[in-house]
Amino acid sequence: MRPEPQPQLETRTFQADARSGELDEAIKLFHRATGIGFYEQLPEEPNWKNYLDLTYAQKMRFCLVFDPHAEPHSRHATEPVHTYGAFPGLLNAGGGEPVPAHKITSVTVAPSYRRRGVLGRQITADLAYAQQEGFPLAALTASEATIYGRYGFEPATFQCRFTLKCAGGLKLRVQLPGKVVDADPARLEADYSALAVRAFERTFGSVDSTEYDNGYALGRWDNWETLDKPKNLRFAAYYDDAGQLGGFATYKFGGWDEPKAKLVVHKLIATSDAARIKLFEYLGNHDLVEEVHGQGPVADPLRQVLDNVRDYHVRSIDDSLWLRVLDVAAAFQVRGYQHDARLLLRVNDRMDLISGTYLFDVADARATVTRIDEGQSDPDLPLVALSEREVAGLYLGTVQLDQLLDSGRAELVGGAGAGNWRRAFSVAREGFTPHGF
Ligand SMILES: CC(=O)SCCNC(=O)CCNC(=O)[C@H](O)C(C)(C)COP(=O)(O)OP(=O)(O)OC[C@H]1O[C@@H](n2cnc3c(N)ncnc32)[C@H](O)[C@@H]1OP(=O)(O)O
Repeated sequence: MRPEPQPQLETRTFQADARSGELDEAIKLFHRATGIGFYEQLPEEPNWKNYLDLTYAQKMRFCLVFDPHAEPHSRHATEPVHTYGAFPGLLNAGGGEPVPAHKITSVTVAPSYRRRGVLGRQITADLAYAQQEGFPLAALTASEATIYGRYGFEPATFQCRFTLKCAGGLKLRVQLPGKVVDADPARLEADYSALAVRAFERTFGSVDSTEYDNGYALGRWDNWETLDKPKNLRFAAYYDDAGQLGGFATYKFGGWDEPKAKLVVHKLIATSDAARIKLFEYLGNHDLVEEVHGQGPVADPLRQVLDNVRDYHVRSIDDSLWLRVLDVAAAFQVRGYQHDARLLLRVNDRMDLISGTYLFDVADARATVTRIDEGQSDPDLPLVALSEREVAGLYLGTVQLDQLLDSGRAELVGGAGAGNWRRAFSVAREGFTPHGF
């Protein structure tokens, strides 16, 4: 039988905006408990300065949940049993303007408190808060794919992890403009920040990079576990023919004693396919190196230009960005469209955040979305009923409306219409999310 929830837990919510000693201590508790929740190796002396600087820079809103009745000899007598963080970010949804997103992160519940509804209560309250604050979307990257669907999240982008076989060099079918150089990150701080913004603006499905991402890419720290200076990181920068920085890769040499000598790409951002492909071409042409490990979109343009298509070996295809729609009109009006259409979506939201019927009037790649009283709508218009999850799947075009209808995940309950309404939400190319959070 499912254990009863623990009603006596005590939630403290913090907002990391103005620095204070009390907030510093809460941030330390938060990162320590998050590290423990993710089974990370905690450093002897954590680099608290970096943790504090980054958390304040993100303006993180975070919760610490305590058990006032914890055993006095347990860690939870003083440390939280649950962590939950969120901070404001942006999503490139292909409509020209970035879309504000409530980015959720650092969700942990201590092992002895799991499966008692701690996360469920927290995320329900947090999504209502984010909606009230006016965020059209909530976003996260998930440790497990089975957790967040019940809260209305659905994968919005996927990523491919691949191995490029390059013993003896990597040959392309094309010659692309620009050049790649061995980069010194210390000389690129400002240029990199500007590049990260341009790469975000040009990468459909991406989220804006944080100070953490930028510092990680430039080798200032390795990961949240230690935030210390990493060893053996290398950097490559792509410049276009006009001399503008158009791409950057942060990578590491794998050990020589492993079965294959390899380079592992830790981060790579680019403003164009050409920049990204040139960076991989550069990495794949290192003497002695037999493999490059990287990530990319599922229909990867890199694969299409390889002289030998089998040099690209897919290791896995994984869900990447998950979205939850909090305001249908605000979210879908700032997205791009491929086909004109008029149709109605009736959303049945199990959490009742976005339940209702919405009229989509799509013309010239833009939609006007209005919440309407269904009884007053045009009976000839196609009326499609679907859940809040399927709405999130439609958002970046991960799934098409006709696929939802054909697979029974949406139902045509009224009208019929003609034309392209079944393809109204299709996108020109699949989304890709280079930064997690
Ligand atoms: C955005 C991020 O930070 S992703 C990182 C998530 N964190 C982790 O993976 C760290 C390790 N895991 C944990 O800390 C916890 O197991 C959590 C945070 C995933 C879940 O916390 P809990 O408090 O145990 O979840 P809670 O009891 O509220 O469960 C809610 C529902 O989700 C289900 N659920 C929770 N965790 C999982 C899981 N890992 N796999 C499958 N189902 C799950 C529960 O069974 C329950 O289902 P029900 O409502 O149908 O009964």
